Amino acid sequence: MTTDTEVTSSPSHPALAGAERAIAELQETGQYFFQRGWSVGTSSNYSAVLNRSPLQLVVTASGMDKGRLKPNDFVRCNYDGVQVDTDNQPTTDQPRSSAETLLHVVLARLEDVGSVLHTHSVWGTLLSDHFSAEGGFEIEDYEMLKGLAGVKTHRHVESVPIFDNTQDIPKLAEKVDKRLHDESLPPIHGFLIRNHGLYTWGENVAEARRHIEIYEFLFEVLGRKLSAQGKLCNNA
Ligand SMILES: CSC[C@@H](O)[C@@H](O)C(=O)COP(=O)(O)O
Ligand SMILES: [Zn+2]
Repeated sequence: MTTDTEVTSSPSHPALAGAERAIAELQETGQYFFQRGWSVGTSSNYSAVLNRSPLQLVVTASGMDKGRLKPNDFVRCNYDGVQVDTDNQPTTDQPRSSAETLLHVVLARLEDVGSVLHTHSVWGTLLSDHFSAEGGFEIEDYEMLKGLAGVKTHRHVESVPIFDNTQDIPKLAEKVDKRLHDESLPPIHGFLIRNHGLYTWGENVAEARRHIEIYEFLFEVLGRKLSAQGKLCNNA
């Protein structure tokens, strides 16, 4: 039994306390996403920003069961995606970080991004196959769009870019980075990778998680609608 003044296993450094909290939130998110069928078979990866300058984030280690993440299934990375220790020094003394770490890094570099979440849902995968990778698609006229940060009306038109899938993650990260900074295109809250999955982000884990819920809801609505019309993935 503990008392108010007794501190058990609490980290002495504030950054460590932040890491513990972020890891606990991401563990819980993984359990929830696994149960929803959005992060099965070790798919998905999650991150949270621990420190902005210099940038340090905690990312899921590669190949872990996202429904049963343990505190040691997370690693720290810096601005370049290099694995670092608590003092921001490069280290190899951790499991290998997610194969898609660089995608987290390009998003986490944006000032208002505190967490990045990636899921592999059935509906997201089907839509990424249905729509052409060049143009992506738009979602409009749904009340649930208001769950995306800053969106005030169902009249909002949200662009969902689709990037071709590849195992060349540095190249994909470069393309994503370019899209994020292209001011001639509408701002986005997330994107799909073709036949692969969804990336979205938020100012913290709670907001990124809400964005996953909103996208997955809207993808299912669009997917079911197209399917009922006999159109889904019937592009011949
Ligand atoms: C079912 S494997 C899926 C992976 O290839 C990848 O896309 C993924 O989301 C998880 O990779 P990871 O390296 O564990 O972060
Ligand atoms: Zn993936």
